[in-house]
Amino acid sequence: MKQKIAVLGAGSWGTALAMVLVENGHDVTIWGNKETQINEINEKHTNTHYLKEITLPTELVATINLEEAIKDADAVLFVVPTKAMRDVSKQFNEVCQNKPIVIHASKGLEQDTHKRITEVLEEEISPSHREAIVVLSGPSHAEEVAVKDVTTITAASSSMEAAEYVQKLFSNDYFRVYTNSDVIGVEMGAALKNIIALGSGALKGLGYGDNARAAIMTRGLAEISRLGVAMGANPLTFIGLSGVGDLAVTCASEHSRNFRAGYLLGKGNSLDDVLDNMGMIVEGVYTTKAAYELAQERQIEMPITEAIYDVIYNDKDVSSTVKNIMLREHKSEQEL
Ligand SMILES: NC(=O)C1=CN([C@@H]2O[C@H](COP(=O)(O)OP(=O)(O)OC[C@H]3O[C@@H](n4cnc5c(N)ncnc54)[C@H](OP(=O)(O)O)[C@@H]3O)[C@@H](O)[C@H]2O)C=CC1
Ligand SMILES: O=C(CO)COP(=O)(O)O
Repeated sequence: MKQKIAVLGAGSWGTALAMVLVENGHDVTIWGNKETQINEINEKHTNTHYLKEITLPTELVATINLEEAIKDADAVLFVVPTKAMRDVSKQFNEVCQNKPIVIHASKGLEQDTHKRITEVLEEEISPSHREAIVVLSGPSHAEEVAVKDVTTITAASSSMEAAEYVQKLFSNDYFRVYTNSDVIGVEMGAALKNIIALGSGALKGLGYGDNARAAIMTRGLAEISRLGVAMGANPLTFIGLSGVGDLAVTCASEHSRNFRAGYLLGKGNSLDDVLDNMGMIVEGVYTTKAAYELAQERQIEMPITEAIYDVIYNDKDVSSTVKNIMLREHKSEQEL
């Protein structure tokens, strides 16, 4: 049945997901905070800064008016960067007049509180303005979804009914959605893989090859799982789409902003220059700090995250950081 859906966040991922929803016959409004960009979407049917060379469907309507975007929506998809999530959900709560299904497709942990996005949404949106919350996450670059490349993804929720609703909303012959009940595992895998992708990019920038990439992905997965399980995740989730699947796509793709940022750091660029030139969110930079602090609090060993934290926040040299991590005390692969 045709649904009315608001997409909050007019960046790369919000736009690509809105395109999937329009393709599936839904009535979709995308909300953003820049008038020029909103006019571009409505008048030229492009969103050039975020999705180059893509023509958007003419049915996709954009607005800067949040109240108008969410009016009578059956579902609202939050897809702004993690650092904007609390503010946008507060704004939503103030103007919402009904009770939609809340979906989010962002990947990160909140600075300072170290909270998952679902926790932020639960805190800021009154239960009278939301049905169940569903996380949409998995290996999915916006650039590929926008050209209808085959993609698989997970819809996770404590409500299986809501997860199945989202599965039905988005699924088609190029976008296949699985359900999952492990919200913590899905959100932790999604957030933490960006840190490892920064490291994978840095190794490439330094000139290391495929062995190094396999090493960081495998040992990265080990530490993602350690922290995730400590936070209450099911370990099996980390071998699924939002675990190894998203880790693989982000650590090995030039589409990934996290991989590209790491690559430029490995090439000797400063973090400020890298972020200034990216023009899009690099979530891993912020999640590194949150995960580092969380790991310290919980006494979880995360050597790759610690190394990346040192490079980003303590100005440590990337090349010697790699050597130091290789020369750590020897251990068994089976150690938890
Ligand atoms: N791109 C991808 O392939 C994928 C991204 N994701 C995740 O989706 C989330 C969003 O990423 P993505 O779309 O790529 O990011 P982009 O950087 O492409 O776009 C983010 C958008 O959010 C807007 N925004 C930022 N702050 C606010 C705010 N306070 N109010 C309203 N709008 C705001 C930005 O506007 P402005 O330009 O003005 O800052 C921009 O339009 C991230 O967590 C990312 O990890 C997940 C899967 C795939
Ligand atoms: O999450 C993503 C793919 O699944 C996108 O990764 P980046 O944010 O690194 O581009």
